[in-house]
Amino acid sequence: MLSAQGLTVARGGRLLIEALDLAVPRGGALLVRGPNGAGKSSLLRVLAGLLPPVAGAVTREGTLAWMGEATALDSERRLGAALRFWATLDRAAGAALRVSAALAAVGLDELDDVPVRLLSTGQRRRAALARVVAAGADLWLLDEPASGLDAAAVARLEALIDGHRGGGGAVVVTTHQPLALPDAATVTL
Ligand SMILES: Nc1ncnc2c1ncn2[C@@H]1O[C@H](COP(=O)(O)OP(=O)(O)OP(=O)(O)O)[C@@H](O)[C@H]1O
Repeated sequence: MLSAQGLTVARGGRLLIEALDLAVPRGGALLVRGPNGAGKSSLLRVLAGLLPPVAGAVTREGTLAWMGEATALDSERRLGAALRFWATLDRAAGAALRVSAALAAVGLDELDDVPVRLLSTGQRRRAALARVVAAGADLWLLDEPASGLDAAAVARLEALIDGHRGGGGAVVVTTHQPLALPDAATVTL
């Protein structure tokens, strides 16, 4: 579903990644690890097509959902409405149902009516994950999705990724924390 050959990535004139090859098949997962500043987020941006590599090429199949550092939801809207806005843009049919299911999957269903700006740090992270889930995309690119999550939320994240892979989806995850993703490949920068 995703592959890259000979990826060389630089940022601000500094070489971060040199001649990296990777492949993530349907049902696959790739964990990207490395210390602060190693280039994990930059690699994810290159894989998403948001940042051009210095050399090499990325090939993607299917639709893409991106979870970056920002929650990427309108802070003044209520959580459910903010999610439905994006879910409708992603795919109008069944958007409300997809959002309800996604909120339940991240354990935020009771906060549907709460403005996004009032969510706690971990709840915002879960809301961003709900946005990815509700998009119904094939390939998930998740930048530090476990950051700020409590143990129960990390377990939900792992289960969501499992379910996505089980349905033929694929995922690339940057993380500093241990994440139980069976048979995941790892790239350490
Ligand atoms: N827009 C930019 N312009 C110039 N340099 C940048 C830019 N964005 C990031 N960098 C630099 O690129 C390097 C890699 O950053 P990146 O965010 O990819 O690292 P990371 O591995 O995700 O780090 P962390 O674990 O702290 O999230 C850092 O040295 C950072 O300062």
